[in-house]
Order: sequence, then C-alpha cells, then structure tokens
Amino acid sequence: MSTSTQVTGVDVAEAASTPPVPLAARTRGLRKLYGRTVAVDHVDLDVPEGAVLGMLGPNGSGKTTTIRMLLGLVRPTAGQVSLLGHPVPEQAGHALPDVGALVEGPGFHPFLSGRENLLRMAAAEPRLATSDIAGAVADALERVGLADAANRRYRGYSLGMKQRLGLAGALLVPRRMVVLDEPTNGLDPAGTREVRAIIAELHAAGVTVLVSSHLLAEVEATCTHVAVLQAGSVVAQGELAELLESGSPALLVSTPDGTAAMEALRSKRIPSRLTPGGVRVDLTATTPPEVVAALVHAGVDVHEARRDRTGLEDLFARLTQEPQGEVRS
Ligand SMILES: Nc1ncnc2c1ncn2[C@@H]1O[C@H](COP(=O)(O)OP(=O)(O)OP(=O)(O)O)[C@@H](O)[C@H]1O
Repeated sequence: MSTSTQVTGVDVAEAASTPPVPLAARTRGLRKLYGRTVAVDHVDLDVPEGAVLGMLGPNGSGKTTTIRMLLGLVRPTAGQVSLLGHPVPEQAGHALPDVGALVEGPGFHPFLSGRENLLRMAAAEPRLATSDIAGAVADALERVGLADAANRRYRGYSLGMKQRLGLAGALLVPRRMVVLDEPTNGLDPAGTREVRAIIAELHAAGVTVLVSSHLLAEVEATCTHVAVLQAGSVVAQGELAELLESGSPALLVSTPDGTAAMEALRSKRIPSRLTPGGVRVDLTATTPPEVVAALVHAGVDVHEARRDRTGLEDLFARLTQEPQGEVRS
C-alpha cells in the first residue's frame, strides 16, 4: 500500500499517476474551537483502507478531539469528515456499526460487572442478533484477557482492566475499522503486548485501525502509517517507512577504514561523517549505489551498507521540537 507522504508540506511520494488508495477515513480542513482554545486546526487526515495508522502527538496536541470528530461524538467548528464513505456527523449512523471504538470514558456502569456492561453494550449493536449476544460477549472478554474477571464489578477494575473492557467493546462484532484512543494507557507490559497482538490480528484480517498514542516506540512497533500532530495540526503523515527515510536520508556504511572512506567520498563531493563502525553518508544529493561504487572504486572495504532509519523518535523530536524519548506536554 502506498500513499502520499508529507513532512511539513514536502511531498515525497511517487508520481501523481499512482492510483489513489481508497480511504477508510478522511478529514479536510477540520477545526475545533473550545472557547478560545484551538484544539484542532486545518487537519487533513487520510486513513488508508487496511492501514494501521498511528496518530502520534504530545499531550494536548488534538488526538482525542480529532478522533471524537471522526466518530461523530464532537461536532467540528469547521471542515469535513468522511468515515467509511459517509459524511460525519450527518450520516454517522451508516458508518458507525462497522466501526469499533475505544475512546476515553466509554460510560461503563460502575456497579455492573464487566460482563453485564458488555451485554448492555452488545444489546445496542445493530449487527448482533439477540441469540448471539452472550457468545459475542464471552469471546470479546476472552480475547482481551478479562474472562477471569468478567463477573467482578467495573468499579473495582484497575485502569488496565477498564482499558481491556473498552477494547472488548470495540471488538464485539467484526468491524471494518477500529479506532483506539491510547489503548495501552494503564496497561502493564503483558497487556501492552496483548494489545499489539490484537492490532496485528485486526490488520491481518484487513481491518483498518486508527490508534492514538504518545508512545513513539508503540507506533513504530504496530503501525504501517503515521500522522504526527502538534498543537492541533498534522505536521507529517504517510507511510511509516517512507517517513522514517524522509526524516534523515542517510546511508550507514560499515567499514574498517572510515578515514579512507571519508576521503573517497569527499573527492566526489558527497558529505559524510565518521561513526564508530564506519561512516554515515548524506543521501540528500546522491544515491546508495553511487556511494557504494565510489567507495569500492577507491579500494575501501564495504562490509555493510544500510539506510539510516533514524527512528520515529528523532523525526518526531525534530518535527515537534520535543526532547527525545517519551513525549510529554
Ligand atoms: N471538552 C473540552 N473543553 C475544553 N477544551 C478542550 C476540551 N477537549 C479538549 N480540549 C483542549 O483541546 C486541546 C486538545 O486536546 P486533546 O484532548 O484533543 O489532545 P490529545 O492530543 O488527545 O491529548 P492527550 O494525549 O493528553 O489525551 C487541549 O488544549 C485541550 O485542553
């Protein structure tokens, strides 16, 4: 799957002749004001069908507000939303039965058990026959690892268990799209791995997944696509692999003779710098084959040459000017 990849307005995608990828969700000019607070501004988000798109941004960057507008839970101040081909909020009722969602505050009843809460939720699912409800609830509880705690009251659940129950609600029936707002919030490492596995299963089944996170490693591990939000705006979006490369076009060359490599490249006017295992070559004005050819012709041993995939962390830090690591407001 290939879509346009943009980093602060620079299109690095293939030629315009590439057929457009069908979109599961699309926003144009999306804007939301809360009083004088601009929560979301000019958001043009493309969620390709079948993608796992990670919406990444620091606290308060507008992820939840964007998700809420996509799901018709919040009315935009301006702009358009299309969800599975239907305009939202106008025709949200046509799209939402095919969309499972885990959003903040799913409104579970504190004095009912996890199972009872899900049974109530399942009763409102238009795609679920009454006779199938109990089985669907049991399956969903099993899938999120809550079967043993299913009969305990919701109010006694830990944050992680509440998250799992919300996730179970999103998975009650087969969906075309699943939207998860910070799904690993409050989960322990085992729970985080389980959520990743569920996302991978959904992806393998062709379900489109939109997942928000402020954890860079999580997005890097689970997503095919990414949209980076900062202060209510999308500052980069596209395929994860393309974004990583566009972030830092460089080649890492392993060689026992870094100094000779630097000299060979300098004579070809190719910028590079020494690294512990060799050289890092700037690919802004050249290509990997040209770099390798220059080195080999100069008699430099090339043990390995690979693209420097800087990691989303670097890209994200550059785009949002946040310190590296987990992003916090
Ligand atoms: N109901 C509301 N009323 C007033 N301001 C709001 C409301 N919801 C969000 N905001 C503001 O809009 C901005 C974006 O918030 P939002 O929750 O969408 O960000 P976020 O990226 O999801 O953050 P987090 O990672 O902390 O959940 C913030 O400045 C927030 O304070």
